[in-house]
Amino acid sequence: MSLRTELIACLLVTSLASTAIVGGLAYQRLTKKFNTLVMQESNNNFTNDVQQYFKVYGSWAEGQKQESFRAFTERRRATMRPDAGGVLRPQPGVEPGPVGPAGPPPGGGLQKPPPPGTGGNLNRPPFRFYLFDADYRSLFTLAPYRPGDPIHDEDRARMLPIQLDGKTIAYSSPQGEVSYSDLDLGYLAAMRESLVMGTALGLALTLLLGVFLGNRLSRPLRHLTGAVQAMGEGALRQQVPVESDNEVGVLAQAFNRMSGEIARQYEDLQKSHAQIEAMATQMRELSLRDALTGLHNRRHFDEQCAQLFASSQRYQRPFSVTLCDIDHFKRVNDQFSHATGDEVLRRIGEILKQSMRGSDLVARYGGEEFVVAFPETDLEHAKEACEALRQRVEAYPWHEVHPDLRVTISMGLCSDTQVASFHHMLEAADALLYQAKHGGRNQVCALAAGEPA
Ligand SMILES: Nc1nc2c(ncn2[C@@H]2O[C@H](COP(=O)(O)OP(=O)(O)OP(=O)(O)O)[C@@H](O)[C@H]2O)c(=O)[nH]1
Repeated sequence: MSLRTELIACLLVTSLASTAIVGGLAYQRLTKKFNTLVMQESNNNFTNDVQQYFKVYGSWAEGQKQESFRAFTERRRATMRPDAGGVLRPQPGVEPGPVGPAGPPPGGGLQKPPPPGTGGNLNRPPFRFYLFDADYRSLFTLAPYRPGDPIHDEDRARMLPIQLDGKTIAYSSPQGEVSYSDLDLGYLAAMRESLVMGTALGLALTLLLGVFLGNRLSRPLRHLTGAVQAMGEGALRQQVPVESDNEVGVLAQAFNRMSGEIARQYEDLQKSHAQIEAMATQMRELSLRDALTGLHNRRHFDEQCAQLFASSQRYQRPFSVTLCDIDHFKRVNDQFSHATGDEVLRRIGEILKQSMRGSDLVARYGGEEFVVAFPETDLEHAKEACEALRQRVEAYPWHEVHPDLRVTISMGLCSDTQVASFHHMLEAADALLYQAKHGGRNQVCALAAGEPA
């Protein structure tokens, strides 16, 4: 169930429960109050009737001789008029006087409704009253009493005195449940309808409030949920709208800050990662290079040359390897300085880079020794390349380094791939290099496939 539905359901239940409790209590209390007012009014009317009866006839016994109490009350009511509230009130100066003799009232203390058309609260069904004289003897026939019966002790306490000119002339007490007139029933029905309408209106308002609050609460939460899911899928920089400054708004603001911070830290991390990658690549590259000349080193050459050799063997392609050594390099160091020797090594490296093709593999193999592997190159073409290199070194303007400096190189070249590994080719090239040195240096000695080394 969605949060919004839960909220609406909770509000509706709360509203219904509170309306039922408040409305029920109000209806109960209003009905009780209404009953009390009806009772009081009936009692007042009855008391007035008794007082008037005593006033006109002097005593109950005298009255009974002239006119029944019931006949008297009917006559009296006929002279009354409804006030602004519809209640019958005696008219000043028109209270009824005595009439001829009549028997006792047949219905005991039965208070009959006023004549039709008088309206007001007196127009209700009969309501019975006990009536006792000043000595607590019953004046009516009303169960369990008959006229003249003494009052029971348990009834005495609830009797209300009726006084005339400061003297208690009788005691009375209402009996039975209140029965409502049409007017009363109309009032109560209007009250019930008002309560039902109030409840319905309250529920409708609650429903509207629930939808409004539900939307207000669930919309930012939906935004937050979507943003968190998007973050989980990798889109770390998320911003949700801040629609209020309440707790949800504060949460949205905090989320935006947190998302921005996480995204920033992640970007920094990525930058660092890229930097580390670049440094690692650089270090890997450096580990494969000779620091002095910038050429590849022996380790790299051996790895790459093994692949080139295997490939040439597999596809029966020509492949050559040459070892190249600076002539009398010890003398260069000794005669001109070690720094001059280093400079010579650097410049030989430059000459090698410029002279060889991009596909050739060039490396510094040891102290003053260099090596070149020529893929797809037979002895003839490799020898041409070596010879060109030798001449270039010889012709190089070494006087720029030192006026007396002369540098030459000797080379041993092997193109025999019918051996077990490239190491054997290098050994053969080394042997040829040895030959070149002993043959007077500054020369290329080569060995073709099949020739004895
Ligand atoms: N300046 C310098 N000298 C180096 C370096 N590596 C090796 N050498 C020197 O190169 C010299 C090689 O000398 P030898 O092996 O005797 O050979 P050579 O003097 O070149 O004589 P041949 O090879 O017979 O022509 C040694 O004196 C080494 O100290 C280096 O990186 N820098």
